[in-house]
Amino acid sequence: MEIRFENVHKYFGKVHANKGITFTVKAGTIHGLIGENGAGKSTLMKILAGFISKSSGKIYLDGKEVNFSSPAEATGFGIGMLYQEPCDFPTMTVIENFMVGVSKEWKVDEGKYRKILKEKSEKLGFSIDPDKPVGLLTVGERQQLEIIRLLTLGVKTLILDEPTTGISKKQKETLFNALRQLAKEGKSIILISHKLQDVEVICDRVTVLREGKVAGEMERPFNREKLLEMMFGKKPPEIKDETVVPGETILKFENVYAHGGRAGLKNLNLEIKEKEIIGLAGLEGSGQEVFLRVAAGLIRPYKGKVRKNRKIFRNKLSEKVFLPASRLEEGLFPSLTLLEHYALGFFKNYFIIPWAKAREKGKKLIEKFKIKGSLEDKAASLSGGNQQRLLISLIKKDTKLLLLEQPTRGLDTESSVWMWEHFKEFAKKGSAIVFTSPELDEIFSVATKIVVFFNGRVVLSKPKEETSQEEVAAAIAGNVEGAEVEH
Ligand SMILES: Nc1ncnc2c1ncn2[C@@H]1O[C@H](COP(=O)(O)OP(=O)(O)OP(=O)(O)O)[C@@H](O)[C@H]1O
Repeated sequence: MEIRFENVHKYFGKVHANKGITFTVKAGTIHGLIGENGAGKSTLMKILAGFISKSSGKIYLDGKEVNFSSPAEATGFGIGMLYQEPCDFPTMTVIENFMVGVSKEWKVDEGKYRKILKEKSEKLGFSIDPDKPVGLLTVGERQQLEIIRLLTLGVKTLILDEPTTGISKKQKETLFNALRQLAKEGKSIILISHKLQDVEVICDRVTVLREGKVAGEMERPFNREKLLEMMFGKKPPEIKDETVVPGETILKFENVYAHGGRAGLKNLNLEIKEKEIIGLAGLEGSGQEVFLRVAAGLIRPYKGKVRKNRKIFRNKLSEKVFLPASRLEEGLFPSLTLLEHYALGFFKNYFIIPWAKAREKGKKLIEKFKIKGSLEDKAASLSGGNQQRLLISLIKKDTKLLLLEQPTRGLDTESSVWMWEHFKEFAKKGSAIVFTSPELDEIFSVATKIVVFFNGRVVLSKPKEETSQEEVAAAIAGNVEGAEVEH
């Protein structure tokens, strides 16, 4: 299916998110849509998928003009969009979710849908257990289920938003093979991504958006320098690597066991020291998420001790902060404005909120953190990257321990570099940072110490200089001594 955007504009009140976008996605190709945070990529794709309507301009499918007023209508025309966080019913099984998603009959023939699911999975090289609750699937498996659901609904154009974030290397390979196969069958794939490596590997053509406009297009073979220039206007700076000497221990885990996630936490012994930036590696659900929540005080261990350095944690209010991966659900209040976030974040202990002060503080922070949005905007209306900036701008300067879950998820290269420079300031002043990331490259570029989780346990814990990407990758896969020992 060929898709053509012609002079598409979209306004959200005063925000001009798409400014006359024109380009074509050819049938049977994988087309990359790239650009920095807030460039207008998601907006354009949400218009195509019928979630929001354009302000003006035209969209043609195989030469015919279309105008969708709902996602269901777009799906009827063969357009389906896959989200970073797929929406499904976590307690229901895979097959139940699948049937709810695709069947239109009153009386559903389960056998028929099991067969469809099995055939489509096998064809694309996916492996999903139909009887597993969806809540227990990995991000990659959920994604596979969603792709099969959309294909079963007859989708001919598949839009994927950051599909390689949070999935394993093997799942990425499986996904890319499936996408190649679908393109070969004549389906069009549109891929929103910040990862140029992925785009270079999989896309036939790329359109770069910048500040709501098409900044350029390129076919393979891609020239990375030129793509970066189109995205940012200049090459983004690289993260500088510095050696640090850790200070005092601020938090000490002694034989800690906790429930949560798939694997829980088993016999954890770890010290978090001042100035350390600890990168937690591991497949999703291997215990690192539980560890962050135990450190944040959100999950109580059922065995073992977490000792705080009382000398350091004198000021209870700003001792630690936890930034969850699901920003909008756990981190922000979607329907509150930026001003309300700043008022709550910095002035909640006042008897009456000093709104003028909150406004002044908010204005400064929006400028400092380069948030594309105003004090009156609701958090939900910000782009993913700008929601992250808002969360970061709410961290108080004297925070001693920063617990960050996938802090650069969905951020473009420039924003990631900028963000790490900002976090490193905290570490330089003596705070400790513990973060998770599905990207080994990121862990190796910023962490001072690397801790690998496998099946709820720490299987490797070393200063960065003493380990290698190969060793960490092997540990992630469980190829280390003691990885399978149960206590
Ligand atoms: N519902 C909305 N209400 C108001 N403004 C919005 C809304 N959705 C998006 N915007 C604004 O439109 C602009 C483009 O956002 P969009 O989400 O399309 O960017 P993006 O390129 O997908 O960014 P990211 O990579 O950060 O996800 C941003 O300035 C954003 O704040």
